[in-house]
Amino acid sequence: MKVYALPLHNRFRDITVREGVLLEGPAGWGEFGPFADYSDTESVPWLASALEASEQGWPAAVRERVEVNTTVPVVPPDRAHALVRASGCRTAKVKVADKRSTLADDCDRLEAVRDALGPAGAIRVDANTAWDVDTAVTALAALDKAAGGLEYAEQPCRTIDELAAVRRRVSVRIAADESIRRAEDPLKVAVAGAADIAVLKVAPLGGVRRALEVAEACGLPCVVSSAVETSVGLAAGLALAGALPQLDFACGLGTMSLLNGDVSTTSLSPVDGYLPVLPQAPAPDRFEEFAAAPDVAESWLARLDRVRALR
Ligand SMILES: O=C(O)CCC(=O)C1=CC=C[C@@H](O)[C@@H]1C(=O)O
Ligand SMILES: [Mg+2]
Repeated sequence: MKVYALPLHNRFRDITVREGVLLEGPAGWGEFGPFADYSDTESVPWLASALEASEQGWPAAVRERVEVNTTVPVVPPDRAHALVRASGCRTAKVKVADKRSTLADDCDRLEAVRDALGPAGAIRVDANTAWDVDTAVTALAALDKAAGGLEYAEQPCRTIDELAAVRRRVSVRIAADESIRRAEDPLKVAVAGAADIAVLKVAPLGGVRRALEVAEACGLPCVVSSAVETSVGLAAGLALAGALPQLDFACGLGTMSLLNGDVSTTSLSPVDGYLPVLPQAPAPDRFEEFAAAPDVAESWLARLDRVRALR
């Protein structure tokens, strides 16, 4: 087992360093990297996903490559413009409603992203549950205008009822993310008519096979999104995107651009907006450069043992 610590270029999801555990088994490598705010119980599916990759392998893919979006953190407009231009992607997902930025800042960032993408590009936003219903309705009108049209808005509010209420009042499609990956019942959001799109993250859902079951049962168009893993974990997201019968949107798997390095020389950075679907994760042959400090490694291995005991 290898514990890595990889710096990010910019703060994202309140972290500046991404950490996790790489596990090797007969089927290859898997990644266990639940975010710090995931309890041991909530981390069980993350371990199941890592073990599916390392012990079992993934189901067969139905496509060889996946179109991906680039992901724009809370950065100034000029930085956002440069990131999108450098990505080669035709779709960008922009983080908004962060406590460090105002609605005006978010609009400025979206205008810069539109300028970088051009009129044919697609722009989506992610508010990560930040708004109440009225604030979401007001903000989405402004952001839709600033972006020159939004493809969708991800998790504008926290609860399913709030998502449904916003969806009734705005023309922008609503995508559910936290309402799926942190839900007791990931299907509830679809049943409630609270979303147009389901965002699937393979690790918190328990692996590719479990995520495919959720996709089939929820009956919504799906977007696979990463948990900002290294290329080891990202390969599992690509395996899910590769195996979905239908894939109508670019996937949020372009997140290597957020990390300042990778544990593998086979680094999954998009080329012309696409990533390959790999039969198994790349080996972490660059791990030593990003080995976590002994105290960090010890803490992760203790967490892994606690989560293993809950399985
Ligand atoms: O979907 C993407 O474009 C990239 C992944 C991404 O946005 C996220 C990854 C992990 C947690 C969150 O910060 C965020 C999300 O909410 O989707
Ligand atoms: Mg999200």
